[in-house]
Amino acid sequence: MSKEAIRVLVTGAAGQIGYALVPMVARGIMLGPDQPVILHMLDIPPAAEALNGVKMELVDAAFPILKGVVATTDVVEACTGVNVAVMVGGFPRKEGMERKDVMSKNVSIYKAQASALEKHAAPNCKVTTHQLHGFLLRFICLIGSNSYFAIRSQVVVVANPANTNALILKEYAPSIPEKNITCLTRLDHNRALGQISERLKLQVSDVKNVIIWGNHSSTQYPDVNHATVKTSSGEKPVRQLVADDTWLNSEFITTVQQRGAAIIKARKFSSALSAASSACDHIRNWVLGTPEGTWVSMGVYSDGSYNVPKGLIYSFPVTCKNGEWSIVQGLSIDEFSRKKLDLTAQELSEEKTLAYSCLS
Ligand SMILES: NC(=O)c1ccc[n+]([C@@H]2O[C@H](COP(=O)([O-])OP(=O)(O)OC[C@H]3O[C@@H](n4cnc5c(N)ncnc54)[C@H](O)[C@@H]3O)[C@@H](O)[C@H]2O)c1
Ligand SMILES: O=C(O)C[C@H](O)C(=O)O
Repeated sequence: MSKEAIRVLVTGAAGQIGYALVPMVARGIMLGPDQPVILHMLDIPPAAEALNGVKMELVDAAFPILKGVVATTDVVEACTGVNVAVMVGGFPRKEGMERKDVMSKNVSIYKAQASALEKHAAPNCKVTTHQLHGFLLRFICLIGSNSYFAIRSQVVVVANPANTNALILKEYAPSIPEKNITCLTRLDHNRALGQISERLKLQVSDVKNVIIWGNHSSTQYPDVNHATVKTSSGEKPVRQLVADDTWLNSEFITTVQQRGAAIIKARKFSSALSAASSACDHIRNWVLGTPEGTWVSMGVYSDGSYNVPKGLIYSFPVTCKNGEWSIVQGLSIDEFSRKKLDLTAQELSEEKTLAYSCLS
C-alpha cells in the first residue's frame, strides 16, 4: 500500500530559507525519497505574488513525491491538518545586529501563530498531553493510518531568536504537547562537525557526537568533549586527534558561535541553504530516528537535565526513536563546560523575560 502523504507547513516560504527549503522537502530530503508530501506554504500579503511564483516553480519541477501545494497568506488555511511545521517566517537580523535585536517583531508573530497551529494542525493527535490518553490516541491513529508518523504534529522553529520564539509558541499553544515543539540548533551542530572535519582534513560524515548546548546565539556552547572520529583503527576522541586544546577551547568555539554573523558579513544575507538543509536533518532524524550510537543537537523544552533550568527551550544532545526525542543522559560536564552551560542558560532566561515584556 502506498504511504499516506505528510502535510509539511513552511512559514516564510517566499523568503530565502523557504526558497531553499521547499524543493528539499519536495525531493524527499526531509522525510525520505518514497514519502509523499503536501506542502503548505505561508507568507504575508506583500509577499503573495512571490509566494505564487514559488508555487509555479514547484509545479514546473515536477517532483514525483509532491502530491499538492497550498500557497496562502491565510494562517488558518496554512495550518490546517499539518503534520510537520517548519516555522521560518519572521524578520532576519542584518549585519551588526544580535539575534535578540529581532525579538520584538518576531515573538509577536509566534504568539499569533501559536493559536492557529493549536486549533488547526493535525487535529487528531494533539488534544492531550496525558500519557494514557496519548497512548490510546497513538493506538487509534495506528489503526486508522498506515503510518504512525504520518499523523503527528511536530514543530521546529527556525526564525530568530529561535529558542525564545519556540518557547512563546509553546506557551501560547498549551494543548500542543511540549515534546512536539522544538527549535533549530542543528545548523550549529553541523557547523561544529564541519569545523572539526576541516581541521582534521577528514570527511564530515566520519565525525559525530559534537553537542550544541543552549541558545542559538553567540553564547551557545559547541562542546567536543564526547565527540569522536571514525578512523581506520576504530573510533577516536576528537580531542585526541585534534591534539590542540587551546584551539578547541577558544577559536573553534568562537568560530561556531559567530558563524551566522560571518555568513551575513560575506553574503549580506543570513545563511539560507545550510539553514534549510539543517532543518531537513532536524525533522528527518526526529521522525525517522538517529543512527545507533549517534546523537544530534535539538532545542527542546528543558526538564532540568544537566541542571539546566526548567521552562527554557535549550539545545541538548538528543537521540530520536519512534518519532520521540530523548535527552542523552549521564555525560560528564567539566568545570569549563559547566560555566558555558550556565552562561547560555542565563541568556535564555533574560530573553524569556524580554520576550514577555515585548508581548505585554
Ligand atoms: N535557527 C537557525 O539556524 C537560523 C538560520 C538562519 C536564519 N534563521 C532565521 O530564519 C528567519 C528567516 O530567514 P530568511 O533568511 O529566510 O529571511 P527572509 O526575510 O528572506 O524570509 C522571511 C520570510 O518570512 C516572511 N514573514 C514575515 N512575517 C511573517 C509572518 N507573520 N507569517 C509568515 N511569514 C512571514 C517574510 O515575508 C519573508 O518572506 C530569520 O528570523 C533568520 O534570522 C535562523
Ligand atoms: O545569525 C543569524 O542571524 C542567522 C542565523 O541564525 C545563522 O545562524 O546563520
